[in-house]
Amino acid sequence: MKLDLVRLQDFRNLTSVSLTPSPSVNLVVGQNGSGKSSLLEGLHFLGFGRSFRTNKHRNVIQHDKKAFHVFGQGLDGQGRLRKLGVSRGNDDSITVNIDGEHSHRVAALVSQIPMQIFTPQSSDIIIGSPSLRRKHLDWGVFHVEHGFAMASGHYRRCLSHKNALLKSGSKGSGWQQQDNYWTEQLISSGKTITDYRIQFLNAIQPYLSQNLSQFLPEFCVEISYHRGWDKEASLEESIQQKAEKDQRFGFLSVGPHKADLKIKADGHDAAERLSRGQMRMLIAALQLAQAQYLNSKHQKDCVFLLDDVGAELDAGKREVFVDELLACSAQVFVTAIEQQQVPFIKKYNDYKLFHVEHGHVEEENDPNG
Ligand SMILES: Nc1ncnc2c1ncn2[C@@H]1O[C@H](COP(=O)(O)OP(=O)(O)OP(=O)(O)O)[C@@H](O)[C@H]1O
Repeated sequence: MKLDLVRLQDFRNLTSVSLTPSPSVNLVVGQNGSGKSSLLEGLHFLGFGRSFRTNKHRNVIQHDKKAFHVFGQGLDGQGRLRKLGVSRGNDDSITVNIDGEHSHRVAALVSQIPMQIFTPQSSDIIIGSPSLRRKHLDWGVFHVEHGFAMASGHYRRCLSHKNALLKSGSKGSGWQQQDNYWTEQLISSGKTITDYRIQFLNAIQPYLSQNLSQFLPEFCVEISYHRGWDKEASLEESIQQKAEKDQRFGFLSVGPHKADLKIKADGHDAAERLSRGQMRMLIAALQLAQAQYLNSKHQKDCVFLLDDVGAELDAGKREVFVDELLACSAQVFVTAIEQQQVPFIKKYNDYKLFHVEHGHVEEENDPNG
């Protein structure tokens, strides 16, 4: 789904902003501190229900205001007009609005727009903890497999019961029975999650290989999935093998919550082998592969937020990335301090240019004029 109207209210320094974006590229320019990243952050709330800069949503609400509101509308894959909104208050409330219906279910909002964010911090996916890589993979799985959200939610519940039992330490009456029950449930949903993840990774591989040959031709990059338990054993066997140790430490040490993507460049850990810019190109290739797969096999258009794309990516690579995103029908929002950072943008006939100044956003009427 692409956005054709966006409104933000009391969101950081953006008091009241309304814009009608292009379905292809939108360039958002402005001085440091003008509000460019805040605009992307507002859009990010529509795609993820949270910020990409902070976990403290209260910091996002404009100083001295009680709540912020973000609204977006556009046509879905069936050509129906969809209206989405999210508000967060300084009393910790969250309200999601989908086509006029209020709820607190962020997952319902998040499923509407497959959105990706690309920032100078994107290389953290490679150098950071496995949870960042799992999140990255799960984003794509969530948007193509309807059963994934339910299986993940169930797995999380089972894991929390299992860990509570392991932590309790005592093996009083009924302990074993409860442990058997939650372990069985956990194994079942854990297998479902693992199958979905492996299927998805296999499905995007051809797109990924193609992108990598364009973005990082100098390296042989391999991405493989590690399930989170011993290669030679089933999940049941691994849980049994670790039972004593896990009871000592009070948590389950094996399962898909410990899965990881192993990323290698020329046979070595990519985090050690690649420069920052090369890591960002790898992430761009990975994000693009997901968008290409969603578009070609699931008829879903992604929204891409490229914050400060000038940092660490040379001009040629920026252009290829945006070209490829548009080729798979993504809607792109790019921030830059000056238009000259993305000179190639003028070649797209339907691009739009927005100037941000002290929290006000103005569209340039004839950006190619
Ligand atoms: N809760 C808030 N209420 C009001 N203003 C805020 C709030 N949080 C941050 N700001 C201000 O909003 C302004 C815009 O910040 P933003 O990060 O969007 O700027 P930017 O245009 O992306 O800048 P840069 O190019 O330096 O990254 C800053 O001046 C910041 O101090």
